[in-house]
Amino acid sequence: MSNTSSLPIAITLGDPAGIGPEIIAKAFRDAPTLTRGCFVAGDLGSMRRATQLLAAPGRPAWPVVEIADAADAFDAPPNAIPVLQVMAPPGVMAVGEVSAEAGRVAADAVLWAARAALRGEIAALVTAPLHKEALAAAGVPYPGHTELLQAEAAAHVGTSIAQMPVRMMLANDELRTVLVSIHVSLRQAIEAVTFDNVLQTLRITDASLRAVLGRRPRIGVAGLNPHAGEGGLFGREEIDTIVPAIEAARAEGLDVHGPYAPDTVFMRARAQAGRPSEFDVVVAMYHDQGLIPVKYLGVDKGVNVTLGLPLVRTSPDHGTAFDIAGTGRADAASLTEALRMARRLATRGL
Ligand SMILES: NC(=O)c1ccc[n+]([C@@H]2O[C@H](COP(=O)([O-])OP(=O)(O)OC[C@H]3O[C@@H](n4cnc5c(N)ncnc54)[C@H](O)[C@@H]3O)[C@@H](O)[C@H]2O)c1
Ligand SMILES: N[C@H](C(=O)O)[C@H](O)COP(=O)(O)O
Repeated sequence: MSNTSSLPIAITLGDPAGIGPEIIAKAFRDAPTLTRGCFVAGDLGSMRRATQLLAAPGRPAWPVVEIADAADAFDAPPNAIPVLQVMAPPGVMAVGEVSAEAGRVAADAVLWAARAALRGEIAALVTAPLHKEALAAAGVPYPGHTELLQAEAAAHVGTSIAQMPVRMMLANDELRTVLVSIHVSLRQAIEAVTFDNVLQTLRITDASLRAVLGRRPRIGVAGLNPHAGEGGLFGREEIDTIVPAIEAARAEGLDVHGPYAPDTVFMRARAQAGRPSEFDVVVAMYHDQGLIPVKYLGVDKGVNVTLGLPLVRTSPDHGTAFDIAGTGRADAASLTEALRMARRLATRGL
């Protein structure tokens, strides 16, 4: 993607019954320089409720201003949260509960922002968390942002979803991981470990991180089975599928190594002060294999980036946290990191 850094950035509302509106309000309040030129693609009423919740007793709430167009984000008064109302105002929703109405609001915000990004009107979208059960209750036929954005991008360029392969990357300062499969059952994830899927993951990882690092990434590949199959004793997927995909990628010039035992490859890829990492990124064979190590390092630090899209999309690495929604306790650090990453990617290209 080209340099789009002079355009505004949309932060999508997320599920209004979750912590999305609260962490967005905190990000605007606590990081005014970083959020300059950003706006909320969402719902005024939800953002006003969030700022009232966060206001100290006896003090006015942080101001929320309605804008008429994305470009107006730059003209909003400093210290105010610009909101573009991108859907019909929702009815009352219970905080911390799954509802189809909240799912519809969350989906409408993402759809609006995806289309604006694809039309080149915004530099990036940063998505506050949505609840997947609410999304399904609203009748949205995709499990999460990643698949919804993939479908929108494919429709925009007039191709099939299969011709628009995307991958989920989670990253923090110490570790990056890219997943072969995302929101499917563990049984389906094992079936998804095919030569084509592994090779495609390696190609997307290489192309995306080359744009970020300015050089070829060193990719470590996790096995599927304990101890990467231990020479076939604990499963043959490494021998029959993963090694051939790695060899094919190496023949294309990629700097790929493995498969390694999944229980130690993340430790080897972790960059720490005084201890350089062996790999820039780990390709993980399924969702939890890759996401547990990143989230375990701190849910406040990780950023979710969708690789392979013709737009920049980042997100916090946590969900809607219904258990603390409406208490004002939610930490906005991961959202702030996602914003910082979106700005970097919009400037350097992805
Ligand atoms: N980017 C996204 O849209 C995204 C990401 C992850 C999960 N989800 C969805 O969110 C919903 C709830 O998922 P979950 O309960 O498994 O995970 P979760 O991340 O919402 O919550 C897990 C735990 O972490 C805590 N937590 C999460 N974010 C926090 C924050 N910012 N500050 C303080 N504590 C925080 C919660 O209180 C909870 O105890 C699910 O539908 C899931 O699919 C969405
Ligand atoms: N798999 C992500 C996580 O656990 O953090 C999360 O479900 C978000 O997925 P989308 O970005 O596709 O909504």
